[in-house]
Amino acid sequence: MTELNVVNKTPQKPNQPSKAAPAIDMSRIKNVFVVMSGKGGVGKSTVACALAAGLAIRGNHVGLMDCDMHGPSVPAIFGITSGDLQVVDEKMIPAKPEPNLNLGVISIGLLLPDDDTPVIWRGPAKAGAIQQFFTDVEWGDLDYLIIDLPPGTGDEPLGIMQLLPKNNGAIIVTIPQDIALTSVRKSLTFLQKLDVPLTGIVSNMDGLICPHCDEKIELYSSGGIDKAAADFGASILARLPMDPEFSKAQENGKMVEWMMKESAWTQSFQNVLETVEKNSSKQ
Ligand SMILES: Nc1ncnc2c1ncn2[C@@H]1O[C@H](COP(=O)(O)OP(=O)(O)OP(=O)(O)O)[C@@H](O)[C@H]1O
Repeated sequence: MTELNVVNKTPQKPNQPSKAAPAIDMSRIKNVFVVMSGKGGVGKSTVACALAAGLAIRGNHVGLMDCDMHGPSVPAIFGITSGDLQVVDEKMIPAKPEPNLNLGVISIGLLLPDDDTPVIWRGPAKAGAIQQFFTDVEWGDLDYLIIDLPPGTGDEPLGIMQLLPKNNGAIIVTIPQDIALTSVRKSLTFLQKLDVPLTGIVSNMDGLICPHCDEKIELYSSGGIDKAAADFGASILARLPMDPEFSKAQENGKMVEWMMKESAWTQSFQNVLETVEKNSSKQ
């Protein structure tokens, strides 16, 4: 089948999608949400993983597609490796993080022989790989497919958005610092141009929880995020604190366990989960 060669799990260059590439079949996927950010390193993958785990904890069947080809951090956040990826009847079965829920994960990181191997493909080849994440993966029946987009508003996120026959909405992740907010405004315009509904903005690393006294320390003094949200009629779904314990949990691949625990972070995240569920179809 596929030049992605999932049987050997070797990331050979995939087919480039031809203009006549078949439309992606999403008939068994009820809802699709994309998670994006204007720039890298602000917590986009963190939020995508927390969203997928949180929805699965709430009893949903969830798939998470990590489309970040150059910095696929999703496998590490969930503590999964290429050994967790099965191939049955020439289809990849998404890896299941522990503790076991109805949650399956696909990432280019699960197809690379080791963490030091970069993906050196041009845009069309990357788009071909993403297409294969739909055609060559057995997702099963999903309540939610969460897509972790590459950062920015360039060719890669654009190409992926244009592949999707269904998109309930986008969540934009940022840090509340003026330097990051310029790119948030670009992301908001990008969504308007593509006619993709905005679910809301998540302000991450919004203050630091002191590990000694549990007090919140403000890190950035910008009010720019509120202004950007007001200008675009967007709502801020959550202001998530920076939490060293959370960072540790991610380094140890314990995202699901973290989401099961009560904390200021998980409490702030509840509104993201509730808003996504409100913007969803049950059919
Ligand atoms: N609220 C938080 N508290 C503590 N650590 C955090 C928090 N959010 C993110 N991090 C840490 O910050 C780092 C960057 O996060 P993440 O990988 O999610 O960013 P990203 O926007 O997806 O980056 P990229 O687009 O470059 O892949 C990670 O090491 C993650 O563990």
